[in-house]
Amino acid sequence: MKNIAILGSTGSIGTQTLEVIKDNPGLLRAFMLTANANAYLLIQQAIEFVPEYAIICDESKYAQVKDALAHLPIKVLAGYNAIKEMVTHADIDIVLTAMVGFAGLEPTINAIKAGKDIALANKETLVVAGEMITSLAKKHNVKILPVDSEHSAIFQCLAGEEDNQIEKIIITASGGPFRGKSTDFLSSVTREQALKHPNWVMGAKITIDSASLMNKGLEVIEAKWLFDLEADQIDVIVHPQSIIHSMVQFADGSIKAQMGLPDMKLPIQYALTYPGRVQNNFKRFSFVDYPNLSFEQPDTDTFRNLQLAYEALNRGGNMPCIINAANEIAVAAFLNNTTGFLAMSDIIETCMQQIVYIEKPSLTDYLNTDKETRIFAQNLIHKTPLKALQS
Ligand SMILES: NC(=O)C1=CN([C@@H]2O[C@H](COP(=O)(O)OP(=O)(O)OC[C@H]3O[C@@H](n4cnc5c(N)ncnc54)[C@H](OP(=O)(O)O)[C@@H]3O)[C@@H](O)[C@H]2O)C=CC1
Ligand SMILES: CC(=O)[C@@H](O)[C@H](O)COP(=O)(O)O
Ligand SMILES: [Mn+2]
Repeated sequence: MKNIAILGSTGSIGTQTLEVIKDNPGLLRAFMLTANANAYLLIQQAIEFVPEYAIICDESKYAQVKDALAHLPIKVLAGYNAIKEMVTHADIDIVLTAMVGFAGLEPTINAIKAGKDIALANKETLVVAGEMITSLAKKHNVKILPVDSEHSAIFQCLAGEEDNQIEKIIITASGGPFRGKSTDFLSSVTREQALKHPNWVMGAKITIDSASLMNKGLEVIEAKWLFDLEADQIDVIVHPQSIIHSMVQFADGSIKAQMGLPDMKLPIQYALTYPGRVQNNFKRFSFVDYPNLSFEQPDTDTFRNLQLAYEALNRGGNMPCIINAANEIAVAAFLNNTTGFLAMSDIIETCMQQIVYIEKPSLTDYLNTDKETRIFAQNLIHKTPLKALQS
């Protein structure tokens, strides 16, 4: 039996992880559930799964959760620090990081230092501090098991290929809801349009990232650290059907692909049961239902974020941390209707130019860079009227 701590159990990945756990009662147990502010769902989940710990970040919701679970043998805690501390609990086997954004970084570092294997959905952790996380994982003999569908695909393609050289990987991108659209069209798109992903149902932040191709940029950086690659070994190809989840090309030119219907439960389950594969009743893919799998080059002139992410990867240091923080602020502003879709790339680019570059950042440097960039990006948004940002 593996004890799983789910950081962000109330989100898209978190709820699907609980479905996987429910399907594998003798194998997996929800040991710890955490939410940011959704007390109602956290309470429902805790009543159903009876974890050892239920943690709510928002301290004002503590009494509500505590009272609702008083009749059950569940320890209820509140605050971000409680999450950071409790991920080190001796009985946890795997920490599944399904929190969104930079907030995933510190709990993941603490979990690795405590020797916990990480099922990593929170790609921002590796984007911000990939070098630090991967070297810590090595030092503490911890596995980083990818949950992100593309990285799980690559990880699955690499099973049994440990002695073989990777020539390159090919990460697939759906292209998002605005694939093929012009800059002119993008200048007036709304949050509602951007939130309509063609293939996946996900949290709001990653859905906007998919629409702007920033998700692919973050995934390129995530792949660099997970698979120890150079930037020029990482290609992106648009594949609108999201059936091939990604590919690996080996030294002899042979390409392996991992395929399946777009359903995150499969990569979640693979990470939690790794190295085993466990039977399930997920819907199966049929080739005859998809006679036209297609591929095209990403349009990086229109969707500039992918190019900005490659640039950040090549510059290294705290630059990926800068683009991550700028992007988090830009996406939140777009979701609040206080900035336009195209302005998100302008905000990121300006932050890349203006925030102090640090070649070899420490954890404190990352925390400071994140804070500084957020303030700077927020000011940019306040200073610029929405109309100007949309033009
Ligand atoms: N959704 C998907 O299919 C995929 C997601 N990912 C990655 O997985 C991560 C989670 O994505 P997704 O599930 O879509 O996101 P959601 O927004 O659906 O869920 C986020 C979860 O994190 C919690 N949370 C949010 N902010 C904080 C915070 N500051 N501190 C503590 N907890 C917080 C939320 O709690 P509350 O509900 O209380 O707000 C919720 O439980 C992201 O990094 C994303 O990029 C990767 C691949 C696919
Ligand atoms: C499910 C998953 O892994 C997402 O990251 C997904 O890949 C987003 O789709 P895009 O290819 O549109 O970014
Ligand atoms: Mn992905």
